[in-house]
Amino acid sequence: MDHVFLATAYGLLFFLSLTGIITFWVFRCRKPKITQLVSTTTQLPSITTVDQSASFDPNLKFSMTKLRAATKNFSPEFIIGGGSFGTVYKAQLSNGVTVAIKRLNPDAFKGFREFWAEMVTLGMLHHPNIAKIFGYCFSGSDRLLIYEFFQNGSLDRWLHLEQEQEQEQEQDVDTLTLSWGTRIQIVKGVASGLFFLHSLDKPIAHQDIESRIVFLDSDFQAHICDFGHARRIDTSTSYASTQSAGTLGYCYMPPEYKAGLTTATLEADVYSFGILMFEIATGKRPNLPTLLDGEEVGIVEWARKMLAQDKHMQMVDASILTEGGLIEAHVKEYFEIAEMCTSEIKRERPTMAKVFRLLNPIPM
Ligand SMILES: Nc1ncnc2c1ncn2[C@@H]1O[C@H](COP(=O)(O)OP(=O)(O)OP(=O)(O)O)[C@@H](O)[C@H]1O
Repeated sequence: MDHVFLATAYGLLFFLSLTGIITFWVFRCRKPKITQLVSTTTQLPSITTVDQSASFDPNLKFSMTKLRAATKNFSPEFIIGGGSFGTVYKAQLSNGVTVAIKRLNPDAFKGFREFWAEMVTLGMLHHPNIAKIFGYCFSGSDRLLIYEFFQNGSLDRWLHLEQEQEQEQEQDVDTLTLSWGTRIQIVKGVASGLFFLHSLDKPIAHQDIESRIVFLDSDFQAHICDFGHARRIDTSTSYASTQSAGTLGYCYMPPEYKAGLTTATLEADVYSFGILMFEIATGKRPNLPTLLDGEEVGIVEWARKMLAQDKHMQMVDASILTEGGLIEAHVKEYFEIAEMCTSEIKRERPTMAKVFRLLNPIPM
């Protein structure tokens, strides 16, 4: 009898241990959930998970159901724009916060890379001139990124589109013109955001600096968006270990990229920033040639020749020249900084720390 009892007890013990070991391994080997993936690989701060959604802001919670409700099931009336990766909707959350929802195309392979890159980079960064990402949502093939909403939209619209439309309609252009002071404020904001990115322990090259990715809030403060192509720079080599996506608009692209360099560098951001400075102050589209002495030239060549002839005041956007009160010394200083940033030689370009310092004395 004792033998029977002992055999049963050992059998039960063996069975329970085996079940325990199997259960342990099944759980250990299961694919990590999205939320685990995010928190273990990027150590994002205070992520609250709701199903397959996450919020980087403890005060905001998202779910696909809530976002569908806020956009009446992504009705066209909520669309505010579209890019190569998807459609952007404006929505008001139940707590009153207005957000921009980027719904990535389900079939865009690049969209998935962009989704992760953008989320993990932006989710960790906190700076007044870097756009906030509030969170994300997954549902089947639906991928949503939730950003703070910028009332005044993108800078390129203010510099080019709105004015062109107004001119076509022969309306009062002045109402849509950015003043010199506002332009300086925008330039300083972008410089501050880039300086922040470049001075992190592991610096980040944004890789896509242009007027299209600068968004303006209700006070015309600049916010850098679109981190889909951003790369961490290896400080020992001064470039990113992964290849640059090479997606910069051609006119913002430094000469070394045009010559075939494919690694992301901070100097490339500085070059693009210099082009942006020219664009902001002159109102010229950097992708269009300018006629100079009967010859069509690019924006950098045009600017260099004009500056060499001390024609800096003639470079300023005609719509702000009428403002009056523009101080010539400041205009000159401004263009000289832009010229330094767009140096053909990479190592001659200033760091963003220096650019930020040089811009400081120019009043807004
Ligand atoms: N946070 C935001 N606040 C206000 N409007 C926005 C916001 N994000 C996007 N938009 C609007 O949606 C448009 C499209 O933005 P999106 O970033 O998807 O595309 P893009 O940058 O123009 O193109 P691509 O995705 O090809 O780089 C913008 O031009 C802007 O009008």
